[in-house]
Amino acid sequence: MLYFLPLVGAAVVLGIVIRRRYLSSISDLPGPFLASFSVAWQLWRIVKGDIDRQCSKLHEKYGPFVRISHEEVSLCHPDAIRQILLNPLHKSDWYSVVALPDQRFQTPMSTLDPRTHAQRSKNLAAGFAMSHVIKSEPYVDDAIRLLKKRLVEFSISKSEIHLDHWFNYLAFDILGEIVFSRAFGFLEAGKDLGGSIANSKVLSLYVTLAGFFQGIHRLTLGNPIISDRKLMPSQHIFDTTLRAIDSRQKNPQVRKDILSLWMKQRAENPDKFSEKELYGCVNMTVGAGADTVSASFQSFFYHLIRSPHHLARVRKEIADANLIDEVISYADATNLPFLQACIKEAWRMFPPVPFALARVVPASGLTIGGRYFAPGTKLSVNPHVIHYSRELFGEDAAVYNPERWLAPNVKEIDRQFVAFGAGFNSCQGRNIAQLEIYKATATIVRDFDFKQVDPKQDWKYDAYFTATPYGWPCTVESLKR
Ligand code: HEM
Repeated sequence: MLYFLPLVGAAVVLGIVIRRRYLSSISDLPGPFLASFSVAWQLWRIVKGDIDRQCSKLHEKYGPFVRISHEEVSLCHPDAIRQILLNPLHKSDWYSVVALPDQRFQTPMSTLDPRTHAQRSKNLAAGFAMSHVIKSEPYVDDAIRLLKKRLVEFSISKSEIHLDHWFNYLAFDILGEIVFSRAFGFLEAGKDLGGSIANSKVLSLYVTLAGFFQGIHRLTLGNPIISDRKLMPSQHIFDTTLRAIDSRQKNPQVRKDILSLWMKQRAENPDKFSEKELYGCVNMTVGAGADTVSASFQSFFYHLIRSPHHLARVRKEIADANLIDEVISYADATNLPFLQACIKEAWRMFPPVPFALARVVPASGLTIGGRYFAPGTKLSVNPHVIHYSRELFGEDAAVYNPERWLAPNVKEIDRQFVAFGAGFNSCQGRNIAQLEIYKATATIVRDFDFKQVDPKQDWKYDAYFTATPYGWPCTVESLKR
């Protein structure tokens, strides 16, 4: 009898493969062979770190609809953003994994249902509002000043600098200040404390893969028994955030940072905002706001180094505006249209979230570009795919050209810009990102010149849910007279 078990197992697997490959409502759509009956193609490309570029290639070959797993279709179509991201659809179950360290720590990002998402987001809205974020500007200035000091030291010693490290330190320290009035101390120490930044890359790969295996994740690293033993990567970050919340609870008379607003919200609505949720949201914010910002800084400088006439133009714009403050203010930086265009183009060329933002087709079905999608199908938009589409951004989509953001058709292309996602699930930290990125890029590009040690060397990066470049060492020269 036991003899037959493997045969029965094989027959069941074969049945599933045949049903998925030939009898699904998306069986007619083109895509990699493995994707026609499993998630294996996605997993393989995530491990290889090139899912963004591979998806773009598939769209170049096959057109607007590509089947990237037995249940998911990637879209590159003019209506994709409006119909998928701007529509209040359920998010795919992959997002549940971002409740970290485990499912008790729910956040808007880990919430699939649009109504619950809206309610959870309401708890956070006051903290993320620009009117509040801008109050942290003096503390952002302190961090930028400290980075400038370090860059001057590198300029004097003429030693190699890895900007991925330093921009990550800057992003983390600024986040610490804005969220709970305490920098993590990376810039001061000049090193990756507790291996947190190195570990956050491991965490990013783990989370991206674990999203496809939620059951196993919940039984292992995402299990409260395990997570309470603090075995997750990036434990220094979790510990620092937990300590900051604990010490704040003992001493509420501190600066009005994001945490203080969220704690007030929780005190007024304890049934709608649990303590675990508060912890989860602080973790989410720190997790979402460092790599992405570091990637943005890197993209800004990497592309400008390779485009000297644009670099000269942005410096001239700053010089003409006579901005002489040690750290350029947010208000001044927003009044520099060419700087803004360079930042936006840096985001277009390198969206820090180069992963499928996946939603689920509702019970009514969905028709996009004349194609009907059945209820339950996962439809996704990958910012990298959209930004590199020649149909959406023109024939020069693969070319760095900040001037496209000053051209007459800017409104049209802006509708396709999805570095921050779009709609009600879009990035809630955009104001924070803009505050730090506008100020720091304006100040650093004015005061320092970077040169790649090997100008021909391309940067490297691994595309998980987020991606942060590395491997392009530079030298730095201080331009301060
Ligand atoms: C340039 C830097 C950044 C980029 C490009 C970026 C991009 C994104 C993207 C694409 C999403 C996902 C949207 C989706 O799932 O559909 C997202 C979500 C999110 N980001 Fe950012 N982000 C950046 C910086 C930040 C910062 C600095 C913070 C906080 C301090 C932050 C907090 C969040 C949060 C809380 C969410 C979840 C939103 C939700 O599901 O409601 N992000 N971000």
